[in-house]
Amino acid sequence: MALYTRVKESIAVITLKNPPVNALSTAVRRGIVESLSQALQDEQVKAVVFCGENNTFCGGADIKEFSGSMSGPPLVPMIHSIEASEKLIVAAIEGVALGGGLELALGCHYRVADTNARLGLPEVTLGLLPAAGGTQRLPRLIGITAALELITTGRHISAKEALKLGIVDQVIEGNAVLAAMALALSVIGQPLNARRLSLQAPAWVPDVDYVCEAALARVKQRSRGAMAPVACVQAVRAAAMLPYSKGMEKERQLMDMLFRSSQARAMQYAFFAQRSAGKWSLPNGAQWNNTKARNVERVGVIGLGTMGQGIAVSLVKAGISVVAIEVDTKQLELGKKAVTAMLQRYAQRQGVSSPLHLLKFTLSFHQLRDVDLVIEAVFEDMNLKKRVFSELCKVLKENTIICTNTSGLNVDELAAVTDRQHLVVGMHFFAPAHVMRLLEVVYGSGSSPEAVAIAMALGKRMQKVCVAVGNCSGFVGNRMLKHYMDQSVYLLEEGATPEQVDQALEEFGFAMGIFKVADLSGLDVGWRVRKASGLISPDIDPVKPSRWRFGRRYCPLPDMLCQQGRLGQKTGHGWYLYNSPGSKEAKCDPEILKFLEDYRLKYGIIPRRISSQEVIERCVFSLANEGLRILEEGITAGPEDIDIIYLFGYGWPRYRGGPMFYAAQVGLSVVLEKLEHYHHLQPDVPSLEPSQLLRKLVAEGSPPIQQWKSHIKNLHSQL
Ligand SMILES: CC(C)(COP(=O)(O)OP(=O)(O)OC[C@H]1O[C@@H](n2cnc3c(N)ncnc32)[C@H](O)[C@@H]1OP(=O)(O)O)[C@@H](O)C(=O)NCCC(=O)NCCSC(=O)/C=C/CCCCCCCCCCCCC(=O)O
Repeated sequence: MALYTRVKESIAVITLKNPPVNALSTAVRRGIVESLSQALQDEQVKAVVFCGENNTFCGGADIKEFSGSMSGPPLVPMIHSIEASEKLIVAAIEGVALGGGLELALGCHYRVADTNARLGLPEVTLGLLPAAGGTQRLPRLIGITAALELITTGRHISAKEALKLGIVDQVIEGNAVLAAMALALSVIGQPLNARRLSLQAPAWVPDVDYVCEAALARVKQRSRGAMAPVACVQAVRAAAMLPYSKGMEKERQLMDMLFRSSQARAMQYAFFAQRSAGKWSLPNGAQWNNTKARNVERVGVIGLGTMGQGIAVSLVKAGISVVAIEVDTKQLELGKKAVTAMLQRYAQRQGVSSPLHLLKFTLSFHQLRDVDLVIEAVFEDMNLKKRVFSELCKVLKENTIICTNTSGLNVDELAAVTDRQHLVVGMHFFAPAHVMRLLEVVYGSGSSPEAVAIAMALGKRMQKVCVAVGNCSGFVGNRMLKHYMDQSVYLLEEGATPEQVDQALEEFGFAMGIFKVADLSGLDVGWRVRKASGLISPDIDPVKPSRWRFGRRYCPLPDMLCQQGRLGQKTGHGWYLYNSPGSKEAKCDPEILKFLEDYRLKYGIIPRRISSQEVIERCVFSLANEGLRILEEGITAGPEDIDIIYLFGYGWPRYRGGPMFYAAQVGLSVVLEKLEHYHHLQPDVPSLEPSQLLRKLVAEGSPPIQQWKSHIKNLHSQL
């Protein structure tokens, strides 16, 4: 709703009230229309100030309403009547003015913002465009180039930047509502037409076509296959080329096309999934709102390799003191140099003072005696990690939390060597740890809810998107990835090339195809894991290695590449060829094509043509099937957690929601049918066997993804 108040003699204040972010729900829009009409009818009122309750102007349209039938006063005419008002209207922006919230403010004649306010038009991140006049008013206010940048990225900007761009008229420290009233009193009586953005001439630039084409190329490269950024460019272009009313028509047409699109639904699902992942819960009933996390101020980081460096940088950026440890002076100096350089670059970019005083580098474990939490980031080797954990227990305070940064080792086995199994959790960061947003917080069978709460809270402070997951081999992300990777190499055996598979995956929307990712990470990473798990052993024929291991289909191609020293980008060749070791541009390698031909000949495989559809079905559905098994086993609390892991850690296209959302969107019965088909063709690939949960969900009529949790609960109670 909206609250109407008369203050001073001549000013009315309309306060948006819809906690927590005063989203423009039906009730709020109704309240605005009624309050505005009241203000316009009251002869004593000469000016109106719009503000939001609890120092929050407005977080935009109510996204929850988008999935229903939209009712109540529409935003466009409502903002129009604000702009057309004969009485002066000022927006007092505190907290946030986002999406429809900023569009409402753009309809006002003046805008005052508090110094801490954040403004933006993030609709593109929800698969939409600012369709309440934002694409037409903003370019008229700040010009095409700046508007294109803001609207196509959805970036939130500070009040200071908004002032510089000309979006707000004043930035004040203190009470924005009082400042808006003061501004109103100082300009009452001045003509308003110059302040009505819809009356301004289109925002002229010398070469609109060139600017828009360049923006189009940028968005297509940045968000391959996404419709909304393209529509945003088209709408802003209309602001430059057409009169306001025609521009609004274009905005509306483009919104009609986006609003019910599968991409918009996926991105709005992702918005809520991200928030739901933060509300973690454990199988024992402990959860985010019934478990207290004590504060962490000092953290030890053990190991300053690539992962340790990134973790230390993220901690310091969050204002946390770090004691960083290495085994010898040389490693310590290397780590120190890298961490220092990253933090100095960060301080320079942000224009903040360097946070280096928060860091201590040492070779001595004794320096860890008063830290609140330790993150071990040594080499991925169980015995080494066990030794580190035992040593830690000798020096740490009795309530210090011990975290292991592992990408898949057994957290329980590690916890067993400590004197505090309840304080041990996994923190699986993704490389580079100071850049990647995802953090899997892995609870073992003995981890206490408090330890999980502390790790989740610490991750959040480090600006990570944290997901609590149970302890199983590879945890969630890597466990699922294994099946996706297996299918991709089987496809090579059967006739595909690395480029063909990658192209299909990139057309699907992945930031990078699987073989490019493997080259980037280094093929030796998986090789080591396969050796450790016994899949590679000395008794395997080196000339014609078996294609079956432990009674299942196995593809030895990646091992054969490693044996040839083709480890990926770092050696200048892997699945692709690179100009030199370390260079990034992947080129098709005729040697690989020949190698694949020889391989097929050697094993008597007759190559066949493989379609992009088959690539997607086999890679993506096997990923989703494993996700369903993970849900079945209770490793995550719900499908949203899995989708968030894939969106933030594995380059899954946001406009496809995540693997679980995608499976639901394609149709669970289709996924079931395809998996049955492929499993029939590959009976020695057990992971293609449709999961029990998939069969159950299909049998129960393929409920929407939001209802899966209750079906999973029933499944557990039947087991
Ligand atoms: C920065 C934030 C605002 C706050 O961040 P933070 O403090 O970290 O808190 P959060 O955890 O993120 O959020 C707290 C809770 O608030 C909920 N929330 C937040 N924003 C919204 C919102 N806009 N709507 C609903 N709910 C919201 C959030 O889920 C949390 O809830 P809970 O505690 O977990 O339960 C941050 O939240 C943020 O960034 N929010 C989103 C801001 C945003 O993206 N705004 C833009 C929204 S879209 C918009 O404004 C569009 C405007 C123009 C649309 C015009 C509509 C016309 C429709 C026409 C359709 C025509 C086609 C019809 C065709 C047909 O019918 O077929």
